[in-house]
Amino acid sequence: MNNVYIAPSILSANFAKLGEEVADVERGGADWLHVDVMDGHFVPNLTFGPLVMQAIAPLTKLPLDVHLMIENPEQYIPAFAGAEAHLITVHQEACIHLHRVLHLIKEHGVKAGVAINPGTPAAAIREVLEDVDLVLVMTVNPGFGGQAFIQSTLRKIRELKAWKNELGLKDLRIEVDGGISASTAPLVVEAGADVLVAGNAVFGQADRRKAMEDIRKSLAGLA
Ligand SMILES: O=C(CO)[C@H](O)[C@H](O)COP(=O)(O)O
Ligand SMILES: [Fe+2]
Repeated sequence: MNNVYIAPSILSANFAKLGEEVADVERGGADWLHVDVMDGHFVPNLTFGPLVMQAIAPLTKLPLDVHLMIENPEQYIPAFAGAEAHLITVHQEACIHLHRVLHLIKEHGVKAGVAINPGTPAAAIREVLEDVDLVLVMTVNPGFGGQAFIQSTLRKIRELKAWKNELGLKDLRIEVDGGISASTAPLVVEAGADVLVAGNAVFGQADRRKAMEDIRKSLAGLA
């Protein structure tokens, strides 16, 4: 399975040495770097904003995959675009005017993604599939790293994969986030995911290269 990207989430990194942590996963074979932005309103946790991203961006060549778990995300899109985001993902649940917000991201020259929580049906993003570069299926309830994978989300990944094929959206990426490890990666990839966010399963291990290799090995044999 060569076409599957691994995006380590810095939520599980050691924030006191963030530069070294980013360099470690880059050397270890990461494809993207996943940046979890939380506001204490949309989710019950707080992380960091565009200033921290601005500090990370010059230290890495990895594309920055920004996951906004915030209310009113449209207010912050210019700041994250200016902080070298490669892709900005907003939550369907946080956007009244979802279509407008997705196009605002693209107007800033950044790829656009849309995320759904475990309790949100895939149908909630059906009408914007042709407007986005990526859909993000949350496989845990957002807010924290290290939670257990929710099995019922597999159904939604299959549904989105079927719509992707039906609409001929060959470049649309299907990302999963939460509880992804060498045990759950084959399940989500078999269902149709092709970007795997992994926080605890990568940064929680002493040898990050091995952790990512273990995830890739778990996919051997899948078409
Ligand atoms: O968006 C997130 C949480 O809201 C994180 O990206 C996610 O939890 C990754 O952590 P882990 O792989 O440890 O579950
Ligand atoms: Fe995330």
